[in-house]
Formats: sequence, C-alpha cells, structure tokens
Amino acid sequence: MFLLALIRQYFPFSPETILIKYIHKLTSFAYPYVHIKFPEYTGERMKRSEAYAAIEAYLSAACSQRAHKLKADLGNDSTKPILSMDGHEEVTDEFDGTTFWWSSNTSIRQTQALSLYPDQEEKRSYRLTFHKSNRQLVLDSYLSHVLKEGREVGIRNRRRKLYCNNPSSNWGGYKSKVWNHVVFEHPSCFDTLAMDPEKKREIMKDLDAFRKAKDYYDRIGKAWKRGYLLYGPPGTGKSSMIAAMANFLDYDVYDLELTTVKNNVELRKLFIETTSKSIIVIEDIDCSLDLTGKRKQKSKKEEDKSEEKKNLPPGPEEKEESKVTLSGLLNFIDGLWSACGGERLIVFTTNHKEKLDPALIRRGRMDKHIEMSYCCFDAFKVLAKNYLDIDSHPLFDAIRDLMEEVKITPADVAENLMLWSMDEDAGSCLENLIQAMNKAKEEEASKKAQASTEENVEGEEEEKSGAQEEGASKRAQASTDEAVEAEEKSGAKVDEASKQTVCNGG
Ligand SMILES: Nc1ncnc2c1ncn2[C@@H]1O[C@H](COP(=O)(O)OP(=O)(O)OP(=O)(O)O)[C@@H](O)[C@H]1O
Ligand SMILES: [Mg+2]
Repeated sequence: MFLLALIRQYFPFSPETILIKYIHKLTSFAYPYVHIKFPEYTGERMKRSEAYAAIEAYLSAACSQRAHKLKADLGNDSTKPILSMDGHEEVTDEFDGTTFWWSSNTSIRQTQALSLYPDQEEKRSYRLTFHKSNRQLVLDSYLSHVLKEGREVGIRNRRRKLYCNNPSSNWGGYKSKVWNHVVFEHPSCFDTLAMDPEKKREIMKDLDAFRKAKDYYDRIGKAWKRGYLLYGPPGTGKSSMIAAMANFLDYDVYDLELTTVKNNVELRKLFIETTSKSIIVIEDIDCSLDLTGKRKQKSKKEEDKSEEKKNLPPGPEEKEESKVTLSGLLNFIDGLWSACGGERLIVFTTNHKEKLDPALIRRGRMDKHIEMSYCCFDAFKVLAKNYLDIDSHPLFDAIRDLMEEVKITPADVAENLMLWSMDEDAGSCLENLIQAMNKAKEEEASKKAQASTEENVEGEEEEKSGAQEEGASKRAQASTDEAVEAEEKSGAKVDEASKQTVCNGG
C-alpha cells in the first residue's frame, strides 16, 4: 500500500496515460499536422451547428471546382443548384499563402429507439487539417474568415423558409424539430400592396432603418428586435403586409400557432429555436388565447360544463388546453431570452385592437401600430395597376366618388378586378366594381334606415311606457294622498274623541 501511494505521488498519471502521451509526442514529430473536427449536430439538444452550416456554404465554391463527389440542392435562385461535398471527399483551400485541407466525413449511427424498423442516422462532420506551424494563423484569422464568408454565402444562397410550430408531442428524440418548414414563396411585396402611399413609405423606411441598426441597438442597450401590431378588418392586407415585409427584408417567417403551445416553457423553447433575420408572427392574437391577464370569470354554465367534463374520461378528440399566459407571452416578446440571436421582428395581427390587453401592445413591445383599413382611391390605383395594368380610365372618377362614401376592403376590390375570362377587359372589371360598390352603398343605406326605424320604435315604446309609468305613479300618488287624508281625518276624529274624553275625564 505504502509503495503504491509513493508511486502515485511521484507518478500521478496512470501508465497508459503516460504511454499515450509519448505516442502522441512521437507521432506529432513524425506527423506534424493538426486536425479540427466540426460535427453537424452539437449540444444536448442536438442543434444543427452554425459553424457546420457556414463551412458547408464556404466550401461550396471550392468543391464545385475540385471535388469529385458532390451533393446538390436548390438555392435562392431555383434554376441554379448549390453544391456541397459528399461524404469522404477532400478539397484544399488557400489563405494568406498557406494551404488548408478540408474533408467531409460521414458515419452511420444506429438509433437507440426500439422500433420494428430500426432507424439509421448519418453523423456528418467536416475536418480541417493544417500544419502545426500555422496553428496561430488558423486560430487568429483563418477560422473567422471561413465562418464570416460562409455565413454571407449561406444567406445569399439560402431559400427563405416559412416555419410553423410542431406540437410538443412530436418533439422527443434525436434531431427532433420544434419547427417544421416549407420554402417561403409568397409573391406579395410593397409594390403590390394597396395602401396609403405615404404610410407605405414610412413603413419601408422604418424596416430599412431596423435592418441597419445593429450598432444603434448595441449602443442604447436594447435587444435588436422590433414589434409590429397590424390591425384592421378582415381582407385589408395584414397577412399580405407580413409577406411583403419578409420579402423586403429577405427574412424567414415563423408562423406561431399559440393554441398548440401547451405552456410558457414550450413557448420559450420555440423562441430559442428561431434564427435571426426572421419575422415571428402571431396571427389573430385576440382569438389565440384568453390573454386578458386576469382571466375572465367563467359563467355558471361554463363552470357546470367543466365540472361535468372532469368526471368523464378524456375523449380522443379533446385537446389539452393551452396554458400560455399573458406574462409568458410578454416574456417571449421582451424577457431576457428575447435577446438571443437578435435581428427579429415580432408581428401580431388582430381584427379587434380594443380587445387586447394594453400591456401586450404598449410601445416598446409593439413599437409600431399599423392600421390596415378600407380601400382608398390611392390604394385602388395600385390594385388597378397590379390586376389590369392601367394607370387611368374614364371610370376612375366614378370609383373615386364612390370610395369616399362606401367602405370596401382591398380584398373585395381585388376580387372584382380579376380577369377570369378572355372576354373580360379593364372596363368590364371596373364596371363590376362600381356595381359592387353601389350595392354596398344601398345595403348600408337600408341598414341605416332599419337602424333609425328601430331607434324610433324603441323611442316610442319608451315614451309609451314612460307615460304609462307616469300615469301609474300619479294614480299611486293619488291613492296615497287619499289614504293620508283619510288617516288624517280619522286621526282628527280620534283627537276630537280623546279631547272629549279628556274633557269628560277632567
Ligand atoms: N392592401 C392590400 N393590397 C393588396 N392586396 C390585398 C390587400 N388587402 C387584401 N388584399 C387581397 O386580399 C387577399 C386577402 O388579404 P389578406 O389575407 O392579406 O387580408 P387580412 O387582413 O390578413 O385578412 P384577415 O384579417 O381575414 O386575416 C389577399 O390575398 C390579397 O389578394
Ligand atoms: Mg390574415
């Protein structure tokens, strides 16, 4: 024992460790190269490594010239494929007069899950090899050059994505995804968006300033994000505006369906998994959840129903209710986590701004409130240009006059301007629109007339019931007076009698 302790004191490393160390020294003498491995998935949550993606993009140019085995995918320009190295392929790269070797490696990993069809997953990585004398060059400048260039190429090549959140029941497992995506291909842009031109210019200026404001946000100590609230009646272009924003900024879109998010923890997870240069959208926020802060008092009927439900086993169609709270959502927008990544827009849409909790939409959270409203003449001209390719027409004056009187949504205008058949032309479309507006005008007038008739009837009824009440109260008053009088009379009689009694007694 004593001998062992003595050996440990003077030789703290195990003999194998010492042996490995010397083998390393020997091999590094004979093989003076250093390797760095960049695996595709890292961390506990197996998130796709940004470094891997950047290297892949960086090497795409070099590998298209030199590699023998390549992989292809569609990029931003869907006519030109983006190439990357296939497994076990090598390319060289020159930087600062030095040569670097890159190789791509793939290994097969059997998944642990018990299944009839055991799954195989590819583990991919890139390996950088360089001479040990260039270690400092790699650490000081080469790697940052690769990552910076790669990110830029990646952004140029990427096809923008439209994400929607996966229900959390599908989250478990290796490489599990909390967001699903498709390629974002919405054609809406600010040129095709029909709205007040001044307002449109202001929004575009605001977005442009945001995109360039990284240093400004750093200086003022704010997370680089901005909130937009789009409100207005259905069919006024709120969703079209979001698509136009995404196309203008070249951002991805995360369409968050709040009702499938079970609680605030899930909401935070979803947020962490979003990337920068993106718009996070919650549509119809007033309908998504009961986000009034203090939850509404349940009616007696609702309470009875939920009591009944508690006693029954849950049916297959019954979905678990979301427990996301207002404070969870506020945290999502501007809590500590909201600063991760940066360069994000958060957009809420609603048809009823007045229903939203003021805390949710106060400036600082929703920095810009944009009203999307009924179609004005300027907005109509944009639609006429888009749909009919005309800047003017003799019917424009009639349309201008009608638009001052009638509320019509851009969606309704657009519907009338669609050329459905060959025998339709701009004139017939404009006539259709005029007809639709005249009809709407008549409907509005008849509604008004109906409302005023109802008001009159109500007024008359009120008057009648008022008169009846007055009569009744007069009659009641009269009978009370009579009763009082009778009482007074009988009181007087009693007084008289008592007086007499007193007199008699006296
Ligand atoms: N301002 C607009 N400019 C151009 N097109 C518009 C505009 N508003 C509506 N449209 C047309 O009407 C359709 C519906 O518009 P959109 O979905 O953007 O309305 P919305 O305000 O999001 O409605 P909702 O409140 O029902 O979600 C669009 O596909 C587009 O063709
Ligand atoms: Mg919409």
